[in-house]
Amino acid sequence: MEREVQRVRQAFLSGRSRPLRFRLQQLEALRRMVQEREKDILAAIAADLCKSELNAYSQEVITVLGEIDFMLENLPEWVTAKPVKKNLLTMMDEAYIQPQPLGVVLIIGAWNYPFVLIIQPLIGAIAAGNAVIIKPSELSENTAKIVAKLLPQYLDQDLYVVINGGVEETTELLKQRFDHIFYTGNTAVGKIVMEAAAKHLTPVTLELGGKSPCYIDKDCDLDIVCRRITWGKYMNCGQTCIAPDYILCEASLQSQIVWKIKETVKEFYGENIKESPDYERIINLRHFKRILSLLEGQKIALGGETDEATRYIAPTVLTDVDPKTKVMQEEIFGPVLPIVPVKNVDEAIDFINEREKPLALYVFSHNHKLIKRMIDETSSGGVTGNDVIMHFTLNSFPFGGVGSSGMGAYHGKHSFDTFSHQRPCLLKSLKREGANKLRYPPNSQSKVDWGKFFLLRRFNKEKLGLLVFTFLGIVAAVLVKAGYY
Ligand SMILES: NC(=O)c1ccc[n+]([C@@H]2O[C@H](COP(=O)([O-])OP(=O)(O)OC[C@H]3O[C@@H](n4cnc5c(N)ncnc54)[C@H](O)[C@@H]3O)[C@@H](O)[C@H]2O)c1
Ligand SMILES: CCCCCCCCCCCCCCCCCC=O
Repeated sequence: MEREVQRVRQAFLSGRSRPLRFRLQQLEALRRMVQEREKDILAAIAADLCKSELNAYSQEVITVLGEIDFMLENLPEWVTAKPVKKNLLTMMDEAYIQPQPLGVVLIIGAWNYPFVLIIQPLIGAIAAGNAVIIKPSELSENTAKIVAKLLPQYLDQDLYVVINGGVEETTELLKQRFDHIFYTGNTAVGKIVMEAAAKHLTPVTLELGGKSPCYIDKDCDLDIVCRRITWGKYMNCGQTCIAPDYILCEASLQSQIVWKIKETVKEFYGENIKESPDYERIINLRHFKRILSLLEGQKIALGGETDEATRYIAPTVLTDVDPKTKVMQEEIFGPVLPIVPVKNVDEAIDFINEREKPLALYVFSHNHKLIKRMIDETSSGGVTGNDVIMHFTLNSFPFGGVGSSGMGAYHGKHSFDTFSHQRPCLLKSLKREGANKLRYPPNSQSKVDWGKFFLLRRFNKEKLGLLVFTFLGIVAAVLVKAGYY
């Protein structure tokens, strides 16, 4: 493992990942890989999650292709140095911020969207000029294998390396020194990753999970609300980090919500859900059993049917759920939707704020002010009003959690920034030493006063030009008076 990381570091130190032209070439090669090997990639995702290839394409491949195009279009502008505002003491100097690669980045992926969750951060890391080691999830083994097979056929083999394995291999990898670790997965392992990173003072991005609430106001169109929630909750069999985890609403709305979700489930998946190509299965038996245990003692208003042999769990809704029960204590990550009655929006806001900060928050209402209030008075990684999931699709948004749902963010320019160091560069001349003498010892009250004038006074733009001209004259006069010349 150590030798492999060293090999990638040597490749980074060769400097070839840095030029813009190289980064663009690699991103184009990655796009070619996705386009030319689309069938293999879709087949692997489909095998891992019992997912139709059409769904694999629209949930994972579209995002990846969109992200690559966005990078190719904007990268030339992002890599350029950006001049910054100067103060009176640096007025004659060159001052700019130069984004630079961090070095060797480790990307650890999760199984639930096994392709996009490793390739989207990879796009950002390449765009920022880094070398990358990718560790896909061992639970989505088909995707892990195809990525390990294809990437070396299209990308620089020393700079971008896939290492497959489970806990043992990841633990070994985490002992190595990286310049950034980008982890997607559950919060408990997030803590392990952060602890390992701390040994080398390596910065981390943690894309974690949590229970994302969904508040339904009585002033809304329940047909549309329930269609959107049904789509986001049961997509990928509920195994989506930003799926609405539970509903908060007035008790009187529950029966209508259940009825409308039931109708929508029929519309989406037909009378026999097991036969639907659009309904996936639970990733493994451990998760299947974990989700079943969340149903114990609950009032099942819809669904509840299961089949262990195929790890099938029907789209399920629970009503009158007690917040103290197990289903409300952990992220569900399955097709089970509890409804927790609350009296009003105030109680919903309190309910959300009494718990860990979620990765996503959803609020449905015709009342725009209520939506704004919910946003202002709560915290979450991201928010969508009157829909679910869709904020993920906008690459101008930073995607990430807050508090226990994660730290740092990515997508689009945010990925580029995550994998870059914003290096401040100040280039002075060896001339004009007279003005610089003001800051050298011995200090004096008049020097401090001039320092305050140059650094603390605020000038409007019109006066600034005039001041710059007078600046050098004044400094010269002061220095003459102080006996420097
Ligand atoms: N914020 C996001 O973008 C996002 C996206 C997807 C999933 N998630 C969250 O991830 C969770 C589901 O993923 P998961 O954790 O089951 O995925 P997982 O089991 O695939 O684990 C994630 C990664 O951690 C590694 N890992 C597991 N145990 C480890 C250990 N002890 N030490 C070191 N590495 C270890 C795995 O090898 C894997 O690569 C949910 O909480 C979900 O909300 C978040
Ligand atoms: C028929 C084509 C429709 C086009 C696609 C519509 C948008 C699809 C959005 C899918 C988003 C997938 C969410 C992935 C979340 C991954 C992170 C958490 O697990």
